[in-house]
Amino acid sequence: MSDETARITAARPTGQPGQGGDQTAVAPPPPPPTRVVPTPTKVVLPAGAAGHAVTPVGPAVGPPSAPRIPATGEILGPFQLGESLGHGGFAHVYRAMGQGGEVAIKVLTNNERGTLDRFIGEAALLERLAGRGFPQLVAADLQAPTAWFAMELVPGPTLAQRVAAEGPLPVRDVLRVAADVLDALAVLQEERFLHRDVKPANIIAAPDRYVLIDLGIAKGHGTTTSTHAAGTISYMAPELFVRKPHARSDVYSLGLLLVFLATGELPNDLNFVGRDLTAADVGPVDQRLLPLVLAMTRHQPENRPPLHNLIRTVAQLATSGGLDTALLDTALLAAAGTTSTERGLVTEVMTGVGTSAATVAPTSVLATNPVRQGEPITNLVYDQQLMGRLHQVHADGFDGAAEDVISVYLAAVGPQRAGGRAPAEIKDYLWAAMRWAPAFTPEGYPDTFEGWTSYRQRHGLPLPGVPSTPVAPRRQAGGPAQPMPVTNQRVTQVAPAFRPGPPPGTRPMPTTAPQPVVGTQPPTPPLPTGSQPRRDEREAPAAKDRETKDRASGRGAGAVAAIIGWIPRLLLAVAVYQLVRLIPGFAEMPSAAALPLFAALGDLGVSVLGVDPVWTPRLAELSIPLLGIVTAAIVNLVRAVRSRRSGRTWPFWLVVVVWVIVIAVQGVVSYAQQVTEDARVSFEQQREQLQDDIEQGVQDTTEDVRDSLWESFESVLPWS
Ligand SMILES: Nc1ncnc2c1ncn2[C@@H]1O[C@H](COP(=O)(O)OP(=O)(O)OP(=O)(O)O)[C@@H](O)[C@H]1O
Repeated sequence: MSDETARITAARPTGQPGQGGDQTAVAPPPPPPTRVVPTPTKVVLPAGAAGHAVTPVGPAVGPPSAPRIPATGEILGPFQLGESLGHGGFAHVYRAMGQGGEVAIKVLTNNERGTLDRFIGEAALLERLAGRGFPQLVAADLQAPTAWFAMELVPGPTLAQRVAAEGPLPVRDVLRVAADVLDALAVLQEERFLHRDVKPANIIAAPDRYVLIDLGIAKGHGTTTSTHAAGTISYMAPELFVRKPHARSDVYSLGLLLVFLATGELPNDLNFVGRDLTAADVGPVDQRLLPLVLAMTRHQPENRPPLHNLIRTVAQLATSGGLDTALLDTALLAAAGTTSTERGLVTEVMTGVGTSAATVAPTSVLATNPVRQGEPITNLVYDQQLMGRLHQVHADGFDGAAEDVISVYLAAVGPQRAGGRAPAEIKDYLWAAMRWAPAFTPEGYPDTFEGWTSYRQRHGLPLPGVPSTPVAPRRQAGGPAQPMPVTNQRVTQVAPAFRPGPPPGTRPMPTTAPQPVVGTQPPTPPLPTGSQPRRDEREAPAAKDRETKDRASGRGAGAVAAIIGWIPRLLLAVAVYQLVRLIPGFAEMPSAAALPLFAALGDLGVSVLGVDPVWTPRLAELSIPLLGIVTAAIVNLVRAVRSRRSGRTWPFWLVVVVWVIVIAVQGVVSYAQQVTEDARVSFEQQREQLQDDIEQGVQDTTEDVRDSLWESFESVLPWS
């Protein structure tokens, strides 16, 4: 750490011992406790600390080589440590007494690389926030061998403790939590930061307000990058699993937090479902809160409402204490464009060790060789495809299938992702990281991959691709870690269970569609009976029924849609055929307009338009493209609505233009033909008339001449 970074000074009362390795030495007793709100002491933070652009820790001035956890009674700066209030992966928090009264002191107890930077960043951010929604920073000594900072002591249990003690909170309290945390997040956003660890244990329920704590992994624009994501997995927004933080990632976590507060539990791994949540997913959340919660937990971050809309929504819901949903402006819960404040937020991969190995309790397998921060397998928790599959295995109750799933995954993506760890170790690491308790296997099935596939087959659930043989021997608990034999595995499957994808952090791998299993399967055991079914199991038959019905009705609707979809194409073919007939020399081809449907439409046209019946064949011809354009418009409209592609209208307009051209050509040519025909007929009639007239004239004249000659003869004849 540079001098600059290290120059964090706390007001150190004269006469008090400095901070050093002798902190356990007897210290003068602190002043008598006074119950006051601590007066903020001027804290000078290192230049750049607030932006987290801090110098890496150097060996000379870094924390001691082994993390030291101070004991109650020790003196840190002007404070004497009291009881421990709690601790996380890298720090311990104590109640402490100073001259100004009680404070909470956070002490860095982890000396892994980067933790001091993070700690300094947290203190710096707290100072910038100046108590707005967060505890006020009081003093700090980040240069001390045991770095610490003191902050306002917020009295009260955390929300995790309160729900554990009292159960679900009333709706009114849930809304108050929402309001306070949203305000705090808005302040954080103004400072261009995300919290990224909104969870019940990080909110203290003070008598008069709810205070967000733990800015340890909050990150802002311009922070350094690393290979780690962070956050508590259960509440983590889906995009954080692929390290694509979004300005609305905290909104997602808060949405799940509200579910927890309203119901007293958070259903397993909601953030793995890969879609928007439904009322059925979140459990018995009060109807008045439901729209809010579902909007906040939308899968795509840009579909979640921004903070200021949520603040107004919560205020509306809580108006006059009436929780009147009728007052709710639902437009506020719709997706809204990115605000300028949001645009200034985090855009890059972030640092943090929130879910690193350090926070994962070692299991029996890992106890002898704990996972270290930065090992490749620590990235696997962010692989949604692998974790989605493992979640499926775990939710079904077949933890024993996990190793095979992991082996297949590694065979597909490359053994380097395992970093030399065996599937058993990876499984244990991931189970600990996810805080998954051992699952209960349904009765009658072995807790193996084969048992799992049998179970899924028996219940009509989709099956993933399957290795033909178990691919990796289980390690004995506590035994030495074996390098993974994945390269020698014989993996036979209908379709790869996992497609090799880009390394985590580049983009999420698309979920592989479940594939049918081929090959020999063990005989299907009977349905599990007797045991108390787990929630997943209870819901499985109903879900299966629903799925089957959905699939059947989907197939029927699909067939009808396919048939209807072909009608405009058929009509287009007929219309083109009719156009070809207009070319001289092709007119002898039979006209499709003579077909009963079109002939009837021709008759209809004549009667509707009130034109001469001579137009019937022309209108029948025109009815072909007209019918085509109408059906094409309907089909395209229905498709657009079904696929919600309302924004993409060009295919529709293209079809319309094609049909309009066909109709125009057909209409103009038909009209010209009809007019020509009329003229020809009229000319013919006139010609015939003229011919008749001429013939008649000749005949009349001949008769006249004959008659007059006859009369002349008669007059000159002697006997007349
Ligand atoms: N200002 C405060 N006032 C009262 N209690 C506090 C305060 N800050 C922290 N605590 C208590 O200390 C506990 C640990 O604090 P915090 O979460 O900040 O530690 P952490 O080491 O960062 O933990 P993690 O990162 O694993 O969540 C909290 O759960 C809370 O009970």
